[in-house]
Amino acid sequence: MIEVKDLVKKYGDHVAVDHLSFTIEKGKIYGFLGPNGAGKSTTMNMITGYIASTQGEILIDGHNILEEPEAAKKCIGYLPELPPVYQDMTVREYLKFVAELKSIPKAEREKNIKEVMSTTKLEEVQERLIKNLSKGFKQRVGIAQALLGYPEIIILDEPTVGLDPKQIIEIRDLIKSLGEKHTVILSSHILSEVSAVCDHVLIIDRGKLVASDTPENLSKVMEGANSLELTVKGKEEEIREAMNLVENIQEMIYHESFVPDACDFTVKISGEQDMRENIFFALADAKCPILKMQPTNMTLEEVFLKLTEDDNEEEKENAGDL
Ligand SMILES: Nc1ncnc2c1ncn2[C@@H]1O[C@H](COP(=O)(O)OP(=O)(O)OP(=O)(O)O)[C@@H](O)[C@H]1O
Repeated sequence: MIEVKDLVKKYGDHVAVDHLSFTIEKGKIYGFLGPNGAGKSTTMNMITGYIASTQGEILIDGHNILEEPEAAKKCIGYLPELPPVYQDMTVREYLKFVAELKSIPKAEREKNIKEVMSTTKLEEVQERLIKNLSKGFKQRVGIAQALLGYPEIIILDEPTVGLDPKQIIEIRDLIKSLGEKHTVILSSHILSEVSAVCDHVLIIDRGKLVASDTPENLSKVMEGANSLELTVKGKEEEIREAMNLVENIQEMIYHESFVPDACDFTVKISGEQDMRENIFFALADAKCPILKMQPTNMTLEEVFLKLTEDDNEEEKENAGDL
């Protein structure tokens, strides 16, 4: 659906997007995740044809955004970070105006406006001036205008910024429902948002792609290398003694347990081996029943920090070489 090949954007000497390549497949919700200044908006502005790239190629449904901008742009509905919404128009007037701008044939305009108002639940406020709407509703107007013209791809730049928690939930639900009919790309610096809404995450840091996977796989891949969380009935010394007999235990971190007469541990295992059976038998022999044993997965937040930290360290090392 979208192919981004070796994309570079320079602002003077500053490289905002640094040899970025990725593919967006049809029918999924993609999260474009990165800290402020990572290059998300710049990339989206290039995909949507708002700005030109310094180098590289973007194909939208086979159309090169620079060579066939009209055909490419027809496939995309865009909600920029600062949507150009005219405050002194009513919702309906504004949508009519955008429908004209998008050259939607006159006969189809009314039907299309009705449909997008229904999808974004704007019918009740259609005669209100946009300036009198809440931020959540204004954002819906922004999404509604992106939906006009039946684009297959919807691109939303930081769609929940500045909204209150209730509005955030409503907009997220709306985005999820858009995913049923469209390919959606949303940028965000909020990890919980991306893991709640997206099927696939692209993590970008200082203009570079540092990871691309499902939220679940990203957590799994980084699965605290190999570690387990345990709640075991018994005394700390007894449990430690039993665990000493299990091979490959690198570290045991003791936590106070809320369960009476039990201990909580995080057990770090060296290598990839699954040691759960050995742990089970060692603790059973010591008559210390396991009440809980589960692998610890990193949260997306930890994955993100780890990926961007590694990058920092690499950079520091390189700086040291100079
Ligand atoms: N028009 C411009 N001229 C010069 N530098 C720019 C311009 N636009 C963006 N930049 C720089 O390029 C880098 C990437 O900016 P960009 O806005 O794409 O990041 P972002 O990931 O969208 O962050 P944010 O969430 O803060 O918008 C930043 O260092 C920014 O300062």
